[in-house]
Amino acid sequence: MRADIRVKICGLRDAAAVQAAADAGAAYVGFVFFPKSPRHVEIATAAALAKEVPVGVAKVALVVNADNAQLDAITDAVPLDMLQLHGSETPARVAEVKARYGLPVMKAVGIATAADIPQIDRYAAVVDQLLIEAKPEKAAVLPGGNGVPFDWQLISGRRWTVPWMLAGGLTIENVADAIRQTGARQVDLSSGVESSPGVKDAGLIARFMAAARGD
Ligand SMILES: O=C(O)c1ccccc1NCC(=O)[C@H](O)[C@H](O)COP(=O)(O)O
Repeated sequence: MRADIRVKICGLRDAAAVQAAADAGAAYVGFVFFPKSPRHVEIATAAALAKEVPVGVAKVALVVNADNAQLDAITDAVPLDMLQLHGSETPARVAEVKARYGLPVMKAVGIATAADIPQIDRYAAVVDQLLIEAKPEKAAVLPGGNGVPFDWQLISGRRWTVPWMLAGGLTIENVADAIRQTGARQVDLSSGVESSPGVKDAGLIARFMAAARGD
């Protein structure tokens, strides 16, 4: 049993999905602000959805290389608990965002080979949390949410000074193995609980949570 595992369900676009994630016990819900994504939500939609999120479930805004104007618009309208930076933001930009918005910041770091591991340490110094996830192929349209795992052995036994989440291609079938190999205490996923791109499935969410906890 892993009853204390914390799960973030990312890319929620409607009230039913928010309800399903909360009912299943998700610790975080994510709203994607990236127009090329099938999971993109308008700011007004996210503001309405945020009101449906129960107290105790953290609301995370995911942005990709957002400028201050985009972040101002999001943070003015949507009550948030965390910002997730999922582009090529530098450590200096991460620190600037953290100071300007006064919100905890999580930085996604993409891993494909052992050569990517030092990037994790580089960001650990400036973030509140790390999202350690699969590095997208050069041809990928999206910088995340591609449903592709990375080689978990690359981070097996490693620890960082800040909390971190494992992401990238997690599914009902592989999440227990991913947790066992990496020692992750938090996991994040999107496509593994979708019936089609951008459409979350309440049954898959519930089954994923059970698989993550080892029920
Ligand atoms: O999900 C998206 O569409 C997306 C778009 C742009 C940047 C990041 C995106 N998702 C990032 C996430 O937080 C996902 O949960 C994470 O990459 C894992 O996704 P998946 O492999 O689909 O579980």
